[in-house]
Amino acid sequence: LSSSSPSFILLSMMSYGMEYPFGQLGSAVLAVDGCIKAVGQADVIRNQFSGATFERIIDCSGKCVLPGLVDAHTHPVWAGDRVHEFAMKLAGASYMEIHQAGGGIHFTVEHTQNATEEELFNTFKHRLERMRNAGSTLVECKSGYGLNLETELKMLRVIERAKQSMDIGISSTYCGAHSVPKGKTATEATDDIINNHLPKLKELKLSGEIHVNNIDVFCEKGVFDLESTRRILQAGKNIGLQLNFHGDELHPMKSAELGAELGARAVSHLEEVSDEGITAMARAKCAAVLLPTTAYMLRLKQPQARKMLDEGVIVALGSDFNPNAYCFSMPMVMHLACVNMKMSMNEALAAATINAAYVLGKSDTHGSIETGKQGDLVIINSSRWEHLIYQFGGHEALINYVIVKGQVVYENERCETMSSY
Ligand SMILES: N=CN[C@@H](CCC(=O)O)C(=O)O
Ligand SMILES: [Zn+2]
Repeated sequence: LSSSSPSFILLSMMSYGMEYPFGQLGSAVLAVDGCIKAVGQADVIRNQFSGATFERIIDCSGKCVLPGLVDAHTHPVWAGDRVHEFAMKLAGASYMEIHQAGGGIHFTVEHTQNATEEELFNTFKHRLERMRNAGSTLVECKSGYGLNLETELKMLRVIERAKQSMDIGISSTYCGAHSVPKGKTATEATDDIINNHLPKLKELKLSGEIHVNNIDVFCEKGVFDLESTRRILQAGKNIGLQLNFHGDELHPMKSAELGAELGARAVSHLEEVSDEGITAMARAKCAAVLLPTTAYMLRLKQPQARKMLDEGVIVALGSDFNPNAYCFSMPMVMHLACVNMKMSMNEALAAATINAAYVLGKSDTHGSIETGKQGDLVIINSSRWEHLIYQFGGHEALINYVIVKGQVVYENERCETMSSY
């Protein structure tokens, strides 16, 4: 340590879980390289760093420090909202009825194809800021409202630009198989993806222009069937992408079984998963990404979170932010998971941090407060961390600081006064 160079942020904090091993009062030290330099009992840390100069000291007495939240499933790049469809759904139209009539994803695709890259970036940036202010420090972001190669690449460039310039972590997902484009059959669309889209992604990765992390397919009756899904995912795996796809949402498709067979990192939705699918996912360590906003919004049956947890499936959570389910907030997602899916608050927090990091292949560096991991933290203005879940929609007044890579990226000055009401 050099006492002349202020290199650290020191957090004096309360524990965030009953299991916290250091007693009641702890401290964390974040280094300039963005990593957690030390975490532990406050007096031990004080002795260890007695000669150090800190760039900033945040007194967290009376507050809780939690790991930054990880959102494992979002569709945040698009133009054209669908508030009119929300009204149609409230009046009784189903998601698939709207989709088959040319609305839904098709509506968003048309608007996204017509939008400029700059327009898409500006709205995306704003959405990421709202996610970050709600505590998300690492977010999975999908393409999928382009469908044709040109617009899919436009979306992926927008995501890449945010990766380079925004103070929030991003894991990017190519989702060109989000819907079958108008004028094509599913087989034609599958061939186009395998023969044209994926080779282009490989080329752009090699040239360093776009680094995509994951590949996704909407495996659903009337969209991509199991065989097309298998072909696309296998081709994605062959170019080094992690498999992470939509399955068993509206109809049982045996998507979970396919995910386990192909070594997928995760399958999302799973409202209609089979018992065999749950067993296969547990065995293959293929995570379930549950999306409580979608089941709520579309009044679907709830995925069997309890059965998955009891059988040892790694359960993660995502906001599924998209024009159908317009929710940025992982604290609200955790609340819905607890109430509607019967998860405990501890399970919901693990699902929105370390397990979601696992889904993105980042649990070695993200998702918990441990020495050597990235310094991504959320500080709330309450001495009990459970308030972040309990106060439904209350996170705006509760979240005091969001820290990404050891830097304060959001500071909520109104927090102190507001949270006492
Ligand atoms: N189900 C497919 N994809 C999205 C919805 C996308 C949309 O309707 O625009 C989802 O995960 O909920
Ligand atoms: Zn989705």
